[in-house]
Amino acid sequence: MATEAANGNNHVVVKKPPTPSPLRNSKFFQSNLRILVTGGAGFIGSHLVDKLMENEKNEVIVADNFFTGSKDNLKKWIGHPRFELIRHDITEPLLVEVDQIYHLACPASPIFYKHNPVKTIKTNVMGTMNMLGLAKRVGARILLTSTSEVYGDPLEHPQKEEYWGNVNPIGVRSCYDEGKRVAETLMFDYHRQHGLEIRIARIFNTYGPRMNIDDGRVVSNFIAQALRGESLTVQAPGTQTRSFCYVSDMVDGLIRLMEGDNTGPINIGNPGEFTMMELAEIVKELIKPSISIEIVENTPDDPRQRKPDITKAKQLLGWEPKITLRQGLPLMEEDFRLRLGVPKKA
Ligand SMILES: NC(=O)c1ccc[n+]([C@@H]2O[C@H](COP(=O)([O-])OP(=O)(O)OC[C@H]3O[C@@H](n4cnc5c(N)ncnc54)[C@H](O)[C@@H]3O)[C@@H](O)[C@H]2O)c1
Ligand SMILES: O=C(O)[C@H]1O[C@H](OP(=O)(O)OP(=O)(O)OC[C@H]2O[C@@H](n3ccc(=O)[nH]c3=O)[C@H](O)[C@@H]2O)[C@H](O)[C@@H](O)[C@@H]1O
Repeated sequence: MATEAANGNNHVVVKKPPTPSPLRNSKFFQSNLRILVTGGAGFIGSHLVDKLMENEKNEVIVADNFFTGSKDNLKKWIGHPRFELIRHDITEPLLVEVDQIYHLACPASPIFYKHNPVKTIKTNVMGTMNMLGLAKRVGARILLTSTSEVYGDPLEHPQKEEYWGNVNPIGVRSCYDEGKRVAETLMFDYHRQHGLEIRIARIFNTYGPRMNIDDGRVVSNFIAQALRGESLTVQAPGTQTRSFCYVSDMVDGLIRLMEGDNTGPINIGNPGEFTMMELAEIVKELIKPSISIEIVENTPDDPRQRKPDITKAKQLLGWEPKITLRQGLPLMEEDFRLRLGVPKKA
């Protein structure tokens, strides 16, 4: 029975989880575990699929509307007998028999979620309701990839899971920040009211190969700019901080959370904190020392600081990140060089 790690109240859920579908034991299902990954064609999702597919007892289904993801991220699995890809928008219901749901579908880059804020909040609210309804129907355990943005522009630093946040309810980021907060609320309400098995990860800034090259996030922007010989655009003031987790560490944390027995929310991120100016200097040193750095205008409500307290992840999941920023950036540079056709430096 899951125990709630949130806010320190470790009370055991009173209601039993819904009885799994009798189909689960049907002779038609050869694999032992059927896993749905919403948003599996995206950056983190496709790396998660790679890891899940390594286990021959797993059958993976991806549902994705390709708003920001790409089939290209999954090309090695298309046609594989234990893999299925469905073009589906989760704001519409989906009926599939599964045992676990990794619910990642949501545009993550601020540029994309600000491009269509109504669609973003629909995905977070209606999409999460549809996935919770599916989980209840088939008795599946469901994991939500929430975000450090639920802390908003945090007044507590580093951020612990007990911190309720400092979020603008009507700003240009609210479709994402409040959308994810509502998604967390829905997860806990289905858990308390229907006994659903839930897991909530609060993901902090994650980077690595397969990020969209022009999706506007800082690590992908700086690496693409350096490789293209463009100046690095540090958005003012440049002293704002982020903490960057390499994607393989992130995937390991998500799987440990799903397989563990804590509901979360649990912060998953790398506590290595850097200012945007420090990040720019590291990318400059790594890729092109001659490149210039320019300070450009920022966007409203940009959080000034962000660093996860990962005590819970360490204690409850036995997880902590292994790859430092200086180890991870070259791996991402190699991927971007390949995709941009920029040869390795002599
Ligand atoms: N990457 C990060 O730094 C970060 C940080 C915190 C939280 N997260 C969360 O992790 C998840 C994955 O993030 P990512 O960086 O891989 O982003 P991404 O944009 O690469 O992937 C999101 C995927 O969801 C799909 N999608 C979006 N809306 C959909 C809809 N309505 N129906 C079906 N599919 C839809 C997209 O096409 C894409 O494939 C997201 O939920 C995001 O909020 C990411
Ligand atoms: O980790 C998180 O929870 C969040 O991290 C990122 O959100 P954000 O931190 O705003 O990501 P970026 O767009 O990469 O911005 C990070 C910082 O870099 C700055 N930045 C961005 C882009 C750029 O070219 N230059 C630059 O200085 C921004 O102003 C901001 O201060 C992701 O985009 C969110 O999906 C995610 O939920």
